[in-house]
Amino acid sequence: MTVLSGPSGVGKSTVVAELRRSHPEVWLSVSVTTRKPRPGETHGVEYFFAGNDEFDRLVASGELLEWAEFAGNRYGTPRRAVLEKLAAGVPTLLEIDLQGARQVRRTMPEALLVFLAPPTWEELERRLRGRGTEPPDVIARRLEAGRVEMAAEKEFDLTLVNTSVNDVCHRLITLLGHSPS
Ligand SMILES: Nc1ncnc2c1ncn2[C@@H]1O[C@H](COP(=O)(O)OP(=O)(O)OP(=O)(O)O)[C@@H](O)[C@H]1O
Ligand SMILES: Nc1nc2c(ncn2[C@@H]2O[C@H](COP(=O)(O)O)[C@@H](O)[C@H]2O)c(=O)[nH]1
Repeated sequence: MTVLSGPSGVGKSTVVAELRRSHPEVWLSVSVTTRKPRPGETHGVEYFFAGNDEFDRLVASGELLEWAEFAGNRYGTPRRAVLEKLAAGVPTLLEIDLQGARQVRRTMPEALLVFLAPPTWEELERRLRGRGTEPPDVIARRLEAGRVEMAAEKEFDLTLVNTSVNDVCHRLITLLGHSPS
């Protein structure tokens, strides 16, 4: 299993969307979140959108492999789907934040942890602001979390710099082919 993490705005979702398009044989876990959908996001595709009560229930019943609070919302990985894909030998990718990556490191030490880094901090800010999906206060919280994520890069098995989405996808596909499932 491969885990993709990195600061908000670096391009994780863009890379994952391109992988979905170009490599449908790779299975991308769909997380549950309490965040509201952005325009164009569809329940069951980018996320399963849930209320706080439903998220509480999933946590209490142990249905999440990992979960974290990020910039005011909660996010978690449904456990059963991941275990089923791994048991079937399907190449599996999780796109999650640093706190989630740390939990996976503890519970599934065989997973490959990949850090997606921006070419520069200024470019990260430009991408996050340019996406235009969050108000300024939320962007500030995400950048604050981004500083923490950048400082944790050394905890990952390797870093890919997202200068070109195609290049990153190419590298990830190679890694997925070689990481133990
Ligand atoms: N290689 C790239 N070059 C230029 N722009 C990029 C690149 N990759 C992604 N972007 C742009 O950067 C913005 C942020 O990308 P994206 O939403 O994929 O980031 P993310 O890491 O998933 O963020 P978050 O963690 O907040 O969900 C988007 O507008 C996207 O089009
Ligand atoms: N720990 C987890 N983090 C997750 C999961 N799904 C997504 N994420 C991360 O949350 C932030 C914000 O995402 P956004 O879609 O609101 O921009 C980002 O770092 C994602 O990688 C999850 O299941 N667990």
